[in-house]
Amino acid sequence: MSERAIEILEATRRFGTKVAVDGVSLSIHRGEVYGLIGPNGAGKTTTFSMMCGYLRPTRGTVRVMGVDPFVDGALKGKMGVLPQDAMLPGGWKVGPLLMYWARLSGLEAPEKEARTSLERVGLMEAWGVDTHALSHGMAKRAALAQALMGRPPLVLLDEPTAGLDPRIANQVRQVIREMKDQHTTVVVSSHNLQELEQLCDAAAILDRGKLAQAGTMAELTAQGAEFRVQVARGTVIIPELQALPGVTSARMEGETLLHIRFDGQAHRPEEVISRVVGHLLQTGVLILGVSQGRRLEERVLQLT
Ligand SMILES: Nc1ncnc2c1ncn2[C@@H]1O[C@H](COP(=O)(O)OP(=O)(O)OP(=O)(O)O)[C@@H](O)[C@H]1O
Repeated sequence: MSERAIEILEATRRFGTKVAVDGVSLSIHRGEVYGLIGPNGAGKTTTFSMMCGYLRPTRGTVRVMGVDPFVDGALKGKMGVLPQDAMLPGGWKVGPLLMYWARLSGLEAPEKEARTSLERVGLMEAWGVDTHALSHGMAKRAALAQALMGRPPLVLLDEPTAGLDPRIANQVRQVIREMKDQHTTVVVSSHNLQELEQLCDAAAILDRGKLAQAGTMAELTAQGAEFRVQVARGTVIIPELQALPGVTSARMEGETLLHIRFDGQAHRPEEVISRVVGHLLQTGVLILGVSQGRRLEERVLQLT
């Protein structure tokens, strides 16, 4: 069995003359929570649709759970999908609709699956409610419940928390964490970078159809190679810090934030942080805090 849940190789997708995704390669390990990041129009939903087997790449290959996603039925029982702006059909009550979908998916106990999934997303009260009478947040959770039925080993969620109130969004994040604990592979596309930073093991940053960067969250946030020191009082002597072993650059960001980069291959972060903090204290500088790496948001804002 392939260790990769998803493998995309040199995938390009055109819509007429528009190149929505341009030569993107990425691979997602089984059991990982993986983020798809990028500004509007970056190609996230197109990439997502290729992973689901909804859209064929114009060029390149996509393999999902070791199979070709474009072969009919190849992914049956292996994948759950929450599409962007999922619309529920009218004329149904939520519970019976989920049971109908469970039956279509060939699940053995449709009612039990439907009830369990609705419970997981905290929406049992909607069992007998008309789909048209649901609020946006409720409809989204009902669609999420559909994606979770049968506990597929791979779940793809396109903007699962967009438009949800903070409490419900938190509940959805909790569902994603539970899936991770059960070794489900989860792919999440979101504009909420703080959320992705908390949830994901790894991510791909797309920009204008191309892959800008892919890697573990630690790599994307450079956690191994830089940190910041919040200075409360005192004079920071930059040349002395630059001369410390392992430090490759030291500079002030504004009046009170000292930014240090170091050689993360040869030196462990705790060594360099202790050395820099020790030096600052010896020279009479008082410190408020130390934070490692950069925010994912900073990395994405660096896209030109
Ligand atoms: N069916 C289509 N026909 C024509 N162009 C399309 C189609 N689908 C997507 N595009 C274009 O491809 C590009 C990538 O779109 P996509 O929806 O994948 O981006 P996205 O990163 O998901 O954006 P957003 O964050 O706004 O949802 C955009 O320029 C979009 O206009």
